[in-house]
Amino acid sequence: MNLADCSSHSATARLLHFGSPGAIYLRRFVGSLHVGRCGSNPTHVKTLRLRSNPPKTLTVTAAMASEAEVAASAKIIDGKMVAKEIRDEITTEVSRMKDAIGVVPGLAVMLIGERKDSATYVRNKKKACESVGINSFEVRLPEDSAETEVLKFISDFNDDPAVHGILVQLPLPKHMNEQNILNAVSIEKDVDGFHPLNIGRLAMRGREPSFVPCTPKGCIELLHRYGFQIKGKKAVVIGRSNIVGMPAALLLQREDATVTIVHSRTQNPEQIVKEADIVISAVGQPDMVRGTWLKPGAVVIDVGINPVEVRRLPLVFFIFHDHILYDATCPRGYRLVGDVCYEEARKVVSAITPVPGGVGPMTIAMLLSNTLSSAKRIHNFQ
Ligand SMILES: NC(=O)C1=CN([C@@H]2O[C@H](COP(=O)(O)OP(=O)(O)OC[C@H]3O[C@@H](n4cnc5c(N)ncnc54)[C@H](OP(=O)(O)O)[C@@H]3O)[C@@H](O)[C@H]2O)C=CC1
Ligand SMILES: Nc1nc(=O)c2c([nH]1)NC[C@@H]1CN(c3ccc(C(=O)N[C@@H](CCC(=O)O)C(=O)O)cc3)C=[N+]21
Repeated sequence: MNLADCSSHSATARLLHFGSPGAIYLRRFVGSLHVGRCGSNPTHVKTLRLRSNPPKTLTVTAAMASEAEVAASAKIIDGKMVAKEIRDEITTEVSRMKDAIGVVPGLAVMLIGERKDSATYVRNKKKACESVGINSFEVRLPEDSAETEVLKFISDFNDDPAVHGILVQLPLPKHMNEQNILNAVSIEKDVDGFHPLNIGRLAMRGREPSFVPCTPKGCIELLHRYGFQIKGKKAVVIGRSNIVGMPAALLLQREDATVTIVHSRTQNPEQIVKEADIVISAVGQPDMVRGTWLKPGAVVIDVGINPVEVRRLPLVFFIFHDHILYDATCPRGYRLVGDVCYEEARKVVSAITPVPGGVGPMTIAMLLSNTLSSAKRIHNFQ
């Protein structure tokens, strides 16, 4: 039985919630069981082989994965760790700048509406700023605010010398025109890199954008820091959104990869992906990319962040079923998975980013990096 079965998420129906996190309890189970710990670094995915009549209750912690098991699978590209390294570098630079010229970089973040996921991201960005010594300025507006109100705040931030970066959290409420709003951000403070002039420069040879969008930049930074060669490689980007897929493809091309873009109208995507030495997936479909789609030895950067419900089952099911399983590590009632079926992919590829703990933390680290660069450029500080 494989609880990380990518052919369907119905397997999650067997997961039950209780209170205390960090442990998985099994009873009267025979066979091979793959248990992925929710929210954990998947290097710790554990394969258990139990005989019949095992101890009545067995407690397994994720930290028990053996060295041999870890060595048998792909290298884990640890975005969380690299992001921490980058934040440490930024902390040093922020304090050097403050000591030398008395300037502290500042990031303004605007959140319009009440989306819970957006509120969490904005909170995380604020925390990350604090952790490196960057000032953050937050504006929250109700869902039904007028576009002119948003534009007024952007204009004020454009003129504010304490603000070096401006981020308007996406998606915006439906009645707002995203283009108008992104165009209003001064190109010198566009730390998201979403201004059309920045994207245009990214697409042109011999031109340099002021800022590169954070998520694609984070993907490339991971490839660089892990020493994977990009030049001359075949790369496939799955997804062509303005904020991830398209700029990721442009960046790979600037790094001299030969790039193919796969999107929702692409025929035989699996055949195209199978050719790739490097795959960047930014689709938003849980476990869409199967192990069979991937070239052995490929490097996979999984941008997708997809919440998958971990269903709570009625107590009666819990009592009468023979295989009792309890995943106490998903207190939110869902877990996050990528676009790539991690369990299948890790047996085929040479390296892969986990979800969570892969590209997500890098996105925030790149936002801090862009804000620091902006402050340095505005104040001509090397
Ligand atoms: N880790 C991070 O920091 C970030 C993660 N994300 C995550 O990345 C994922 C993508 O985000 P985003 O780019 O904003 O999403 P969008 O919905 O804007 O774009 C999705 C893209 O995927 C393509 N697509 C959809 N279905 C398929 C399919 N079946 N086969 C091939 N291509 C398909 C679409 O094609 P088409 O153009 O034809 O419609 C589109 O280009 C999401 O899970 C999101 O949560 C996003 C931002 C940052
Ligand atoms: N103007 C704008 N800029 C963005 O960069 C932007 C945006 N709007 N709208 C939404 C997307 C999404 N995005 C993420 C950032 C960090 C994580 C992240 O840190 N994820 C953690 C998990 C977080 C969790 O547990 O919920 C991880 O993958 O480990 C995820 C997603 C930025 N986006």
